[in-house]
Amino acid sequence: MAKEEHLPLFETKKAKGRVLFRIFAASIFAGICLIWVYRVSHIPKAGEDGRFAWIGLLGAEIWFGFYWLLTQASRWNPVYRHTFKDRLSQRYENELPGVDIFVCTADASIEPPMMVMNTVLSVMAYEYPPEKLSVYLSDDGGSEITYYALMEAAEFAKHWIPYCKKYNVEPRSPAAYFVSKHGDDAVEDNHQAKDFVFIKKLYKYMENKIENAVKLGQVSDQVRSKHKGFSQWDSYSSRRDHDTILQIVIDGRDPINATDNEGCKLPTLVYLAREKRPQCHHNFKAGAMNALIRVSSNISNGKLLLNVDCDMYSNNSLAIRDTLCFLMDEEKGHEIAFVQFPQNFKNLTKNELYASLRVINEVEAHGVDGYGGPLYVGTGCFHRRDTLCGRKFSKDSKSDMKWDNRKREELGIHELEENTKSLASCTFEENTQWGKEMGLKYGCPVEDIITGLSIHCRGWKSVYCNPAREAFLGLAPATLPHILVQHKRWSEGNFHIFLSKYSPAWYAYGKIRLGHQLGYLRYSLWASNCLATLVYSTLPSLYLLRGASLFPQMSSPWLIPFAYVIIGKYTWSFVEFLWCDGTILGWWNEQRIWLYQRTSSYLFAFIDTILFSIGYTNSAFVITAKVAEEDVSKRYEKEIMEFGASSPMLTILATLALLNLCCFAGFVLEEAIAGSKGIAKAYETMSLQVLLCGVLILINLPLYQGLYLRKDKGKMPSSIAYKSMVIAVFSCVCFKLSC
Ligand SMILES: O=c1ccn([C@@H]2O[C@H](COP(=O)(O)OP(=O)(O)O[C@H]3O[C@H](CO)[C@@H](O)[C@H](O)[C@H]3O)[C@@H](O)[C@H]2O)c(=O)[nH]1
Ligand SMILES: [Mn+2]
Repeated sequence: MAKEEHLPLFETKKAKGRVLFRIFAASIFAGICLIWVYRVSHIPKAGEDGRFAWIGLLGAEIWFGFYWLLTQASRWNPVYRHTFKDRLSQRYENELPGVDIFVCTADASIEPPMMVMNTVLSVMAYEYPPEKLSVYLSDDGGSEITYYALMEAAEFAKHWIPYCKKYNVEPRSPAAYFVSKHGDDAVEDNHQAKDFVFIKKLYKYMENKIENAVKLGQVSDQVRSKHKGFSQWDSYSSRRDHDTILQIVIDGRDPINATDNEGCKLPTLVYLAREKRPQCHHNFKAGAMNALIRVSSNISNGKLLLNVDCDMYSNNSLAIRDTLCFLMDEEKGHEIAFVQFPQNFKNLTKNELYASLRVINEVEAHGVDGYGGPLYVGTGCFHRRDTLCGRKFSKDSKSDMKWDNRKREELGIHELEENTKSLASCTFEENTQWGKEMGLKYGCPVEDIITGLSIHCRGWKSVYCNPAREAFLGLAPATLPHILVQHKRWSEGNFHIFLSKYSPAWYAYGKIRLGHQLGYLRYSLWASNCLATLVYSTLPSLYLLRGASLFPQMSSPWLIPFAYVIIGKYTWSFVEFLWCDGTILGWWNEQRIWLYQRTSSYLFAFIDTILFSIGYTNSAFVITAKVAEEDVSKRYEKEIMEFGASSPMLTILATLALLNLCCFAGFVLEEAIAGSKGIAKAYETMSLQVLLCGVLILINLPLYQGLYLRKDKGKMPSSIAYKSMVIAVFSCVCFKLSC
């Protein structure tokens, strides 16, 4: 038997059935090639009707085929990781490194302080030596209420952390824990039951105080006078114009104050609102992260950094240990720069009305992992401090994750706070590499992806860790406009990277493996899907009106490749979705959101990115709302689509839906007039087109309801109902008459 020291800390398994999948994929590709051949060889001659559409469809089919190849790259070689945490403890329990955890929040009105505190508490309670743990809250909203909430949370933590450790509870976000302990799962152990009642009471008490401050919109004078930290707001003029506010709320070095009510140590806890000035660009989350990296280096300087969004609480208290199994592995650990956990959501409805990242998390991320590692997605990700700060990979460097015992200069807490503040000032980064070669990169709406890409290009690998108990749970957008806006930011950011100097197509060439490059390109080119999708969801339907056939006839052998590709591809995606534990209706919903994103979010992202790259617009970061009004949440729970206010994106969706309806109606009317002979001819020549148009109508059903049938507040605004109707009917009539 191998000696204990030589056993690895993690193992990697390749997926089963890869060969079968590859044969299947190759056969689909053969079908796609035949479709291309058909399209090229059957183009109508100049002057014939349908030539224009034919060329459009050819372009779309070439694009879809190419994009389909990209998506196969992330299925070609999936790997699964498994960690051995007991080996880690046996070997390194006393040498575990310091961990600095960054929680980012930016707006107390759409990111409620109570939610943020639950995230903070959950990461403070990790199953990890508390003296090695530091939690930093970055508040880009510079809100007194968030600060106050953090003071209250620090008090509550003195009871919460020992409770978690004593009873080994999961999850360690108090709100989520109390919800999970309702009804059947209630606490049964008599002894624990007493503590449970007590801790719940304390939580409610804290919640009450914080909610009151939120309702009032400010902190009462009485509270203000109790904590001198509030004086830092005296010079505050607005959230875009204030000094650095920095407060070490719990100083882990302090033997007296940094202990919980059972006498055990507490993790360090820090509040930071970096300096903001109207004339200085703050670079959104990337700017916040870079300030955090510097500030933490002066206070705790942990070698491992964890970054979570303020809504992503820790749901698995062992995630740090999972991560260290990768980074401290003697053989492979030194190659790994970051460990990414999936972005899972807690608030999804059963059938995922607005889709989710299910397939990306369960299939594609494992696939990219096989080629060099998952993309950094901004939350639920552990980085080595030095690689995030720009270190290049070298084969000879050994993993240096062990706890550093060197004594640091011991400053008093006030001195430490004062000399750390300048690290978060607006001017600190002037003439430095921050935002370029150091820390997170600036100027891109997806700072995370571009930063991860540059780390991969410096020679590092990353690892995807997807344990059975989800490590992080966050909030997915709960209205259609929100998900569309979020995807606009994502697809815009990724397309922006494609056109930038860091393009995965050119810059990464030769620096990362081809499969990895393709994995990145699949996301970089998200936005470009809009054109092909628009072509496919309009032209075939419109040509129904003119009776021009754009697909093979029913008796033609060319029908076979079309049928094979359509049936094969959709059966695969359906089975894959169910395999990822999705529901049947969930898959249908995903197809719908796929269409909506491509025809609205991606279209606007595509246009904006082009405008940006020729210097017309600036990139922005629209923060996703994490709370909804009561009636909106109720409809969400019932899986009724929420449209809300009028917007150009919704107008496009409604117009396309109505256009297809008009085309279908027009076609049916004409066939009815033509009688049985007409119907037979239509069946022979137009079946695929009718099928496509019919599916588009079925998938758009919630839109028709929202436009004309619903009465509730979440329906489509009536202005859109009129506008889209006029545009759709007008286009159909013009199209029909112009032949
Ligand atoms: O100026 C800003 C803007 C945002 N944030 C924080 O960034 C996080 C993510 O913002 P959110 O609005 O929730 O965006 P999502 O689309 O949900 O975020 C995903 O996509 C982003 C990139 O587009 C990544 O930064 C995130 O980590 C990733 O979870 C939140 O905690 C915000 O508080 C800041 O700290 N400062
Ligand atoms: Mn979010």
